[in-house]
Amino acid sequence: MEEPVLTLKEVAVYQKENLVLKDINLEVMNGEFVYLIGKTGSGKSSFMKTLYADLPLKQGHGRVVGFNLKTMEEKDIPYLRRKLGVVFQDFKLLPDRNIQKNLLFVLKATGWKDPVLMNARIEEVLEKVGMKTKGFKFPHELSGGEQQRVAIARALLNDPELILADEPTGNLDPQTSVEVMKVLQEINKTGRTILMATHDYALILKYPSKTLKCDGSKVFEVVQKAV
Ligand SMILES: Nc1ncnc2c1ncn2[C@@H]1O[C@H](COP(=O)(O)OP(=O)(O)OP(=O)(O)O)[C@@H](O)[C@H]1O
Repeated sequence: MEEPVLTLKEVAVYQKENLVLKDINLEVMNGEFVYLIGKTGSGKSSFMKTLYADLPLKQGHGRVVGFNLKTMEEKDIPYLRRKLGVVFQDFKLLPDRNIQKNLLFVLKATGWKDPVLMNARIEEVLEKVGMKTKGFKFPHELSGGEQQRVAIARALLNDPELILADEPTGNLDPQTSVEVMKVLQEINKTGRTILMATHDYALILKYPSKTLKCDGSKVFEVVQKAV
């Protein structure tokens, strides 16, 4: 049987010594689109950070894209991150260089060497998010929605098995949020697995999918109408 992209068993999430979430049991299979909802401070970001090893897994068993979160070492973290695409609310593009160079920076940092292959890959991911003609622009010359599309392109560079998107539409107006969501939906249709933290119930209603909720230190699946 196919291994889940993500498996958590009896996981607890901590911020330093403070318990944020506990008793998390969860499997995400290849190709799923899963929302993570919950009030401000309920632990969505801490949950995501545990998955990309920004917070250590202190309790329970966690496996993400083939990596054991409990036993992996500091030196393994870059290899885990290469198999994940992470998208943040505030885009996190480098302000001092254009889009093409932002993406080139990531490719070089993850071991790519051949300039022809690197340029071809950059074109490919920018095309996927509808930004092929904007490679020469600097981040500040793009709208929020365009910057987020570039951030999604950046997340796709190394063909990740799982995309973790933490409030990717949190800084965008409703119409732009829908445009960014369409890009994520397209990417999911090509077989990629996406876990997206959001407060945006309008988006969930428009694009219904499996939904997990963080509440009272727990994470549980909710049915759509109860959202
Ligand atoms: N760096 C940190 N150090 C200590 N405690 C933290 C840190 N970051 C978050 N927390 C605490 O962990 C809890 C969960 O916060 P988290 O940011 O994961 O929630 P969230 O659901 O993502 O909220 P939001 O929707 O506002 O981003 C909160 O009580 C918060 O105060």
